[in-house]
Amino acid sequence: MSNPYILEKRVAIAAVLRACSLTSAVFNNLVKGEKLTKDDKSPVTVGDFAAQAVVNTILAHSFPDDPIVGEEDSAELRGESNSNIRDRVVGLANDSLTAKLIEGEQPAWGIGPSASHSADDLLDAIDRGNYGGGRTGRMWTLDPIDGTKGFLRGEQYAVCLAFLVDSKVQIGVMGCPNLPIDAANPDGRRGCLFVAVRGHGAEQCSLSNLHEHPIPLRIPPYSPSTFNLLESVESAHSSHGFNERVSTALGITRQPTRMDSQAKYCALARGDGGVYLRTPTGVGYVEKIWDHASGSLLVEEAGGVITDMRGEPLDFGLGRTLGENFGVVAAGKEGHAKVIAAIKKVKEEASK
Ligand SMILES: Nc1ncnc2c1ncn2[C@@H]1O[C@H](COP(=O)(O)O)[C@@H](O)[C@H]1OP(=O)(O)O
Ligand SMILES: [Mg+2]
Ligand SMILES: [Mg+2]
Ligand SMILES: [Mg+2]
Repeated sequence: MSNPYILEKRVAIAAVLRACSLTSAVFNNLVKGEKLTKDDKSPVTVGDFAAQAVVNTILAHSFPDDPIVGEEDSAELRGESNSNIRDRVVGLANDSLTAKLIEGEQPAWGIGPSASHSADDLLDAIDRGNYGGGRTGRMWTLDPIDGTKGFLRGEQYAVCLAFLVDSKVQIGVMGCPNLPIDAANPDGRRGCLFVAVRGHGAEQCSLSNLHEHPIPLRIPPYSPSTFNLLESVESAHSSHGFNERVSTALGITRQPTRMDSQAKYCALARGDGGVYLRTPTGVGYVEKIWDHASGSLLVEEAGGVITDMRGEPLDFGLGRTLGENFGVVAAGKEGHAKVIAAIKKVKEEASK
């Protein structure tokens, strides 16, 4: 069957590419004072706000009735005390939206030299991301910069956009501006785009040239000599201690690969590491759908399995969060079964 969501895929790719150019420009030139701290103490930069404004503006042009679950909102930008940050966000978003069209892009998508927007329009665009989520209908979910702490540290981050119908992810697009194109050559060229379409596979290509070496993604069969853990850099996001016990139970000798953001799902999908393991740290953090929607489809379309640590599927139909979900395990089929068994064993030992 052909992909029924061709336009959604094309527009999503255009939106993520523009957002990646924007975030890369901020990454290379982040000025002190261009970030805020949110109520949950997490950082947000001008790059997060502007990238959400750009993606939501583009989605609104092609799909005006589609709701969006986006991470950021504009409340902090509307006050006079943050007018410098607001001006910078507006400037960055307009620079991105008005950049010249590249092959495949259409002016009707709200982009190109005449697509300048007012500050109010761009703040409203950010707030199009305030949808509460739900079980039925079309919807998008966006993390304009996933792994903001990695972004600020100068490491990995990802622009993540997913399109869902009846709470099932149909398209996942992720841009990883700092990820090496070839994992075997970590000092080589960087900047990858990952695209997954349900029932139509997953592929990686270069962010700078979509026609350059598109690689179909397939998680390789389980191999004890190469299998290792992909985990968060931040120990507050995923328990390194529990993960280490799981690793030991699996007889893994390789060190875990620590990486920020959904770039971990991308690494997994191209066979660079064995299992994405995200273990709750016990502080009651509830996972958000924008942190896993696009990555989950990428893993599935690369032949892998994604569940929580009990083996339950992730449910993207519960609202803005994954609700009662408990951690995340994503791996190839055989590796996934082994990790779920090891988690059970570690938990049983801990309860003795
Ligand atoms: N306390 C927390 N526990 C788990 N994840 C968190 C927590 N705080 C923020 N996050 C989100 O976890 C993701 C990063 O995970 P990782 O550490 O694996 O890269 C980010 O989406 C980050 O949000 P953000 O998008 O703002 O960076
Ligand atoms: Mg954040
Ligand atoms: Mg995130
Ligand atoms: Mg984010």
